[in-house]
Amino acid sequence: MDKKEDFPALGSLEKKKDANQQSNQKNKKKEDKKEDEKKEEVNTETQKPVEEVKKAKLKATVRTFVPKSSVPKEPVKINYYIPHEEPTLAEMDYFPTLGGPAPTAPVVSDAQIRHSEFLERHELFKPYICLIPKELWYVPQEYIDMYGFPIMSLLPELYAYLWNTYNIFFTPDAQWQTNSSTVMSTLGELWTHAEWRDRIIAKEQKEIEEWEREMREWEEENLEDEDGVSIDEMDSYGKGKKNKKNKKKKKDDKGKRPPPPPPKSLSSYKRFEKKKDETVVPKKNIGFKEVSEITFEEEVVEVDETRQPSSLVFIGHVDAGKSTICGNLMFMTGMVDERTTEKFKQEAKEKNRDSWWLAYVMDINDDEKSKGKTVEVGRATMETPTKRYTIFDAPGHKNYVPDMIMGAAMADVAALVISARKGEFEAGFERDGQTREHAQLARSLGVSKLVVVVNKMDEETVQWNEARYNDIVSGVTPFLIEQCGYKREDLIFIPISGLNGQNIEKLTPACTWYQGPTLIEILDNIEPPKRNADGPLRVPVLDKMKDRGVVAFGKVESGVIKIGSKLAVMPNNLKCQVVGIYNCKLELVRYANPGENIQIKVRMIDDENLINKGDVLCPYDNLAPLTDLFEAELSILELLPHRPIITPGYKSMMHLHTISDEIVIQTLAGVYELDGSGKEYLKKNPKYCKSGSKVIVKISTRVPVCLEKYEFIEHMGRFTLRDEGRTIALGKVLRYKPTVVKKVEEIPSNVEGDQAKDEESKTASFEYTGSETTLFQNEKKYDVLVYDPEEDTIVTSSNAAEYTE
Ligand SMILES: Nc1nc2c(ncn2[C@@H]2O[C@H](COP(=O)(O)OP(=O)(O)OP(=O)(O)O)[C@@H](O)[C@H]2O)c(=O)[nH]1
Repeated sequence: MDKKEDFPALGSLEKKKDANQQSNQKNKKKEDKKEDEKKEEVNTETQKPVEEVKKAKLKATVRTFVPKSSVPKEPVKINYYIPHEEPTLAEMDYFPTLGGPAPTAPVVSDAQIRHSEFLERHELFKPYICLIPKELWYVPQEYIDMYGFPIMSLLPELYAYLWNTYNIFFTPDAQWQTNSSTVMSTLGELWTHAEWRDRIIAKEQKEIEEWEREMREWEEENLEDEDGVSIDEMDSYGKGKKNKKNKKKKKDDKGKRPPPPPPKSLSSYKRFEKKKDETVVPKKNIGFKEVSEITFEEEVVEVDETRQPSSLVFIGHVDAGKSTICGNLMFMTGMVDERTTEKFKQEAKEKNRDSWWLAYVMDINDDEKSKGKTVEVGRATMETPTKRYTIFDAPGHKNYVPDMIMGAAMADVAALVISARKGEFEAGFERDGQTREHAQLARSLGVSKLVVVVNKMDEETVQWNEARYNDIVSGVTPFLIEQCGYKREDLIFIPISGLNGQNIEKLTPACTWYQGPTLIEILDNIEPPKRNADGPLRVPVLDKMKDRGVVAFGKVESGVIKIGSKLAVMPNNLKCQVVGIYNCKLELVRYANPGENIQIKVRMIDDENLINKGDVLCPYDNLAPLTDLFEAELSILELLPHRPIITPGYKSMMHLHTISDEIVIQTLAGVYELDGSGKEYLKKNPKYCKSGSKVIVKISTRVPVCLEKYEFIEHMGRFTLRDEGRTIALGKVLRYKPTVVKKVEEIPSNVEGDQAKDEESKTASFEYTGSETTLFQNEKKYDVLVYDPEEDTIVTSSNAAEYTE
């Protein structure tokens, strides 16, 4: 068989291959000869059938493409997945199956893109979109025998080409090897694509013929004239009643049977097409209502689309004046009325703390707390002509850093409050002062813009002294840029007096040397980070309460949440439906855009303890990924003096969106180092890492957690590690090993009320694989996750394979 004729795409491969071939030609010839001789001997000795000898020869031919001398330094991973069943010709177009750099670039189909997006999202592999034309695939018979269905693979020529050019190859058990004997064993028994194709064509042809025959029979039975005589019978009509009677009897026996279903080869292609619709109209009936069936207890308010939502957190050392500034902001923007102001003033006076009345404004949520709302961070709202702010007043004391982290996790913009008062700035900026830690944490939690508010400028020891202000600015700037990672242009400085309200709304004549914008102007001018309204809905839960139904608090990180949205609470995969959305002013609205801090009232969950901080609300048919093992880039800050290095097994607390839990660093995959010319490179498998280094690590969590890749949804892919109350590292999730969630079984639509709930609680439980301690003892024991294109989900995990290269 002439391969070039059969597989035109090989032409270009052949050319490139020639160079390699020539250099090794002599050796190869010798080898071939030896190999052939060997095979001949075996043949005469064992009297093996000619077929087997042929295959052995093919093996030998393949070997000639593999240079024995070159052992690749770093094998490159080619990725593939296993088709769910024997593909038809039509389906073959749908299987990207193999990815990898290839010299030819055929058209990539929508389905291939969809699949690769799916695979990437679920971290099955980083897809090199399939550039390999299907003519270059083959199916090894041994795979068919082993799995009972074929696994598509590469033609040996392409295999050899990839090996020669890119040092790429793979083996049947999905472990990537670096020696040529493994390649040889993989190539083993093989079918060419043409043989494979012929076989399928013959099989499908047979199926279609069979179906056509059945169809003809069925039509004969059903196509009758008005007298109940079939078309075929027309010829013999009138020749004798017996015939007609017999025919009638036959028809009665069979009844009206349905037409025979078309063979898979005709329907399978359509099956993929149909899938698109199915994702829009969920087929499961698990107790969701139509939106029109949802009734409201309060008046629904139109969503304010004229003002951008913005979340602002005030951070900084204890007593820097955060609450006072927040209070004054609320007061100045008219959020607190006269009566309330008087009340707070009176209260502060009674406690002999006159100057604290503004700070009391932030305790406005006190009575909410008594109702059961337990958001530890002070929360308020304020409006300017262009923005709607949710303000978080984070506690400054170091014992409350986890609460501060919660506040910062919800915020887009942070205002770092620094007291200019003599001694206070210095105390806050010391090693253990919260100015440093808060600034670092805010950065790691996704706050990219930092307004540095130099407060208490009115104070006796300062008196609007420009030199003092400049000292503070030049003191903190290098730290913020070098150690926290802010860019110079993301830092905005302003001198104010939170107590007197100077420079907050209007510039004060007491400070003629500052002519920049006021604090409110600065805040209004900050562009909120871009969030993806078209992305999958993700709302990390900050808190919950029961108020005539279960209510969850959270910020929409991606997507749009609507009344009627059918959700799942992950990781428990509990189904629920949105019946109320309350904006930051606690008004009932129909929907909330990404970036909004909201309260979500749900039905179908009656016990508020089933929703917890750290859970994620997501569409029930597009679940947030769940994992207990992920790979991350860590920027190590300063490690503890008595634990000065990180090695595998290092335990610490992780803060990721609203999750706080213990993690273990399982492996150090690489550390970034500088080479002689000052260029950064990744040194693989370091034994340990120190303060100040940037490393790639694998991290395991105690229980599966919901997260996203940093590049997919930033706010759900960045985290902080803390040890003994000190922040030791900032991290970004690069990829994760998905944990398989059990599919929710269908509840029959006729099951109603309590029975439906019982059914739901039975079926809503989740199940995950992994988490076994053995997982980490042998790195190669990670599960292979198999993608089911029919369900658009990962259906099982089996076999052994590494998930990272
Ligand atoms: N002179 C002067 N005093 C201020 C100013 N801002 C705040 N204070 C005082 O500083 C003290 C602490 O203020 P808070 O607003 O409670 O400080 P905080 O940062 O919220 O404190 P924590 O919440 O405990 O971290 C209070 O006595 C305030 O009156 C200011 O601009 N000038």
